[in-house]
Amino acid sequence: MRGLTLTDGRIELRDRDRAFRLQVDELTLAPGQAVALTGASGSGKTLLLELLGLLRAPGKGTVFLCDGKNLATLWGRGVRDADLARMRGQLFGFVPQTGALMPFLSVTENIALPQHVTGREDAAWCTALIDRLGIGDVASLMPGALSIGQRQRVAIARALAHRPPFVIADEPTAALDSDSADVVLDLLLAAAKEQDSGVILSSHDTDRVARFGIPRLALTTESQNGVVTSRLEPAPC
Ligand SMILES: Nc1ncnc2c1ncn2[C@@H]1O[C@H](COP(=O)(O)OP(=O)(O)OP(=O)(O)O)[C@@H](O)[C@H]1O
Repeated sequence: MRGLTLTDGRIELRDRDRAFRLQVDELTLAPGQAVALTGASGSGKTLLLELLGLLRAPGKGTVFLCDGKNLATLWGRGVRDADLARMRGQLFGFVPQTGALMPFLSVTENIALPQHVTGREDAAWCTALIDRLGIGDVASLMPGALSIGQRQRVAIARALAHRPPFVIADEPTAALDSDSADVVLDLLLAAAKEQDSGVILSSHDTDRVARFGIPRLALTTESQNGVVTSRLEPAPC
């Protein structure tokens, strides 16, 4: 698996009296590499992660290359939802802001779920991740019995369980106190690196991103005549 390259990425949203344009000239992510997206609230970080994670149709002109295929053309060809979901599962693991675990499955079952969905069964790897993320003592519990920090560790293990080439993490530490945020981010980056998964995460916390030495790309917005335009630019570490 080579990397992901998004070129001329566009999303346009419009309602009665406002419009939002996201413009990404180029963004690349290699397996094993980590990149952080920063930007003010409403600058489009989640939108961009949705575009990269095949959760949102890109605008016209977007080129989104993965292993020589332009994924942006899938939408134009009216790809079936089931095929898109399969491709999404093969390529990505997702860490949402607050875990979003299945409440009726145990920790171990939650972690194994993406392996079942993608047909990449590997119970030994689930056990290794549980161990690596320090959640062995809660492995048989249901998510409702866990602290927020424990749930985020489970979400990280779940995102990595099927060894996806890329992990997409939307504010993975926003719900945590500072010490837990450091621990969880460290675990995410180390576990992803170990299996050569690229990580793209969004964060408000530029200090933490810098402290971890994660290359940063910033979304900056400009407003004109009711149109907000947000552009992605490299930012100093
Ligand atoms: N239908 C719409 N028309 C115009 N603008 C829209 C529409 N829907 C959403 N938006 C704008 O698109 C942007 C979406 O941003 P997004 O949620 O990706 O930001 P974010 O950087 O993730 O924010 P946060 O840090 O608060 O989570 C917001 O500025 C929102 O106001």
